[in-house]
Amino acid sequence: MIEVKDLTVRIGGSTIIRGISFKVPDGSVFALVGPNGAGKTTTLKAVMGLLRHGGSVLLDGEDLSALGPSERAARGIGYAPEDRRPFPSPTVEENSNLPVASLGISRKRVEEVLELIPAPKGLLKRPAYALSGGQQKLVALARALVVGRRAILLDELFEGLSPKMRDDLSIVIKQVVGQ
Ligand SMILES: Nc1ncnc2c1ncn2[C@@H]1O[C@H](COP(=O)(O)OP(=O)(O)OP(=O)(O)O)[C@@H](O)[C@H]1O
Repeated sequence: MIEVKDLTVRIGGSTIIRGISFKVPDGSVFALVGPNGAGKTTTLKAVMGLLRHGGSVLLDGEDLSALGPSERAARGIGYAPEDRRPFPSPTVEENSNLPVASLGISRKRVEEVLELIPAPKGLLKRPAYALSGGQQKLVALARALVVGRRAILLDELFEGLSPKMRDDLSIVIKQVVGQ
């Protein structure tokens, strides 16, 4: 379970997030909904440790608040940012395998994820820069799923994807959550 307690984020002297709290139990999908500029992306970045924050972020009771993003990733939190594209030069396969070396994740996990997301599998040998925007988004999702064994943070997952792909990915997310 992820528990966010009294989260506060200040950027450049402005308070962007002021004391929000929520819990995301295991096996559930939790959506942050709000108007443009409400602070959804900022909240996800803070939970991932990409922004300094007040309050606390707990994963199964462990306080992660003092940890940076790589340490939170190592604990099994995956993140697909809104604006993140895959690393451009490596192939899709190399992009998907990156966490294997840096976070000690098994290749089996990568293969399982690529089985779930059909599109990147057919593109494995292509350099990531040669993909469409939607395909790049899928590769970023694949990386988030590889890393996110305990929690997955998805920012605007469906943006730029076809209706069919949105439907397919909704099924994938339900499968992953049900595991
Ligand atoms: N680096 C920054 N410096 C200053 N202000 C920022 C910075 N990043 C975000 N903000 C401000 O923080 C607020 C929240 O932004 P955020 O991107 O979290 O909103 P959001 O809910 O994800 O919006 P959207 O739905 O438009 O993507 C906005 O008012 C934005 O202008």
